[in-house]
This record gives sequence, C-alpha cells and structure tokens, in this order.
Amino acid sequence: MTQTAHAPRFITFEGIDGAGKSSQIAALVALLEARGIAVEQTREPGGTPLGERLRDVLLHEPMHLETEAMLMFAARREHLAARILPALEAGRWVVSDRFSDATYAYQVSGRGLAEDKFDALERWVHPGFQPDLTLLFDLAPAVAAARVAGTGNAPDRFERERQDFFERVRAGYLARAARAPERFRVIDATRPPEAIRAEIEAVVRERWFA
Ligand SMILES: Nc1ncnc2c1ncn2[C@@H]1O[C@H](COP(=O)(O)OP(=O)(O)O)[C@@H](O)[C@H]1O
Ligand SMILES: Cc1cn([C@H]2C[C@H](O)[C@@H](COP(=O)(O)OP(=O)(O)O)O2)c(=O)[nH]c1=O
Repeated sequence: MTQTAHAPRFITFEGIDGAGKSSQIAALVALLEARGIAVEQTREPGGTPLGERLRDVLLHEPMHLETEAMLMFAARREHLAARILPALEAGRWVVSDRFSDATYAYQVSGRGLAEDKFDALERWVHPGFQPDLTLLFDLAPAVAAARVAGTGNAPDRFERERQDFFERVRAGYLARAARAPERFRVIDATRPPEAIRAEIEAVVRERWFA
C-alpha cells in the first residue's frame, strides 16, 4: 500500500454539462500524484461495473423522475461500498466527476424532484458523509452548450435538455454551494483552462499543503 503523509481526501467536481470538468480532473490527479499521493479517479453515475451499467440506462433510457433519482442513488450506494470508502480507508485520495450535489442540481432543481425525497435518499445512502472539497464549475448554459456542440459527440438524454433546464440546474448548484460554503469552491469556468488549473492547484495547496 502506498503511504501518504496526508489524511486521504474526497474531492468532487460539479457543474452543468460542458463546464470543462474533464481535463481539470486529469490535471488535479496528476498534481496529487506528483506529490506521491495515491489517487483513485472515478465518476458518477458509474465508477463500478454495476454503476457503469446503470449509467448506460440513466443516460439513454427515458424513465420516471423518481426512478431516475433512485437509480442515481443506487449507483452511488454501490460506488461508496465498492470504491470510495475502501479507497479512503486504504489511504488513497478519491477524485470523482460528480456526486450527490449533481442529484440535487439535476433531479431536484432541474426536474422538480421533491426536496424531502432527495434528503431521505441522501440520509439513507451516506448519512453524515460529504466530500471534503467540491469544485463547482460555474458558467452560463449558452457557453456550456456551445462547448458540448463543439465536441461533435452525440448528446445524451441530459445534454439534449433545453437551456432553461440548465439555468435551473445552475441555480440549484449555486444554492447548494451557498448552504455549505466551507465545502464548496465556486470556479468561474468561463476562464481559460490554464487559469482554472492554477486556481484549483492553489485551493488544494492552501487547504492541505500549506
Ligand atoms: N476553460 C475552457 N475554455 C474553453 N473551452 C473549454 C474549457 N474547458 C474545457 N473546454 C472544452 O469544452 C468541451 C467540454 O469540456 P469537458 O471537460 O468535456 O466538460 P465536462 O466534463 O464538464 O462536461 C471540450 O471540448 C473542452 O475542450
Ligand atoms: C451523478 C449525476 C449525474 N447526472 C447527469 C449529469 C450529466 O448530464 C450526466 C452524466 O454526467 P457526466 O459524466 O458529467 O457526463 P459527461 O462526461 O458526458 O459530461 O448525468 C444527474 O442528472 N444526476 C446525478 O446524480
């Protein structure tokens, strides 16, 4: 097992589709590994063999909103049991592309899932457990949509949503960040990748390597 000088941390990346999380996740993982830290890079929905099968269904199959929310949390339950918690217990850091804040933003704010049902699922699946740091990539949906279109990839069920949906998702993320300011860092995602990378490096350095 790789020994690290620091308590293992759980870091999540959030934001609307096309915010620019993917390349920044790779940069953060490289930064941590350069410090000799063992890192597990993962994503939601997904991160386990079962979770990846659920992801495929979630991204492509139309379904009832509550089915969608419960499947997100089912995949998350498996992810915690099989991947996130064992890694943290073994001393490895975990960097995940999305976690429960995404269910709050997309299913509650975006689609209108009752907030008490979200709260119940969150309490059930990870009572008292939250990421140590959540990097929220914030930008206008029109800018994000232009980026998604620019990739040339076929859009999934979420990426095909209209801009007003992403306005609600964005507002949901910001509301959740305002309720847990010590956990969240809101990143202005309209800036060039290099500026964002430098900000993330500074945040992690300040928190854990100062
Ligand atoms: N800071 C940025 N400025 C401009 N374009 C970006 C930036 N970050 C990423 N992109 C581009 O936007 C698209 C979506 O980025 P991606 O990292 O896949 O977003 P996400 O993972 O958040 O959906 C990609 O084509 C990527 O090259
Ligand atoms: C984790 C999670 C994701 N999602 C959505 C957001 C994204 O549109 C989609 C998949 O996320 P993501 O992996 O970020 O997609 P991509 O890499 O193609 O940008 O799932 C939810 O609606 N609720 C959730 O709880």
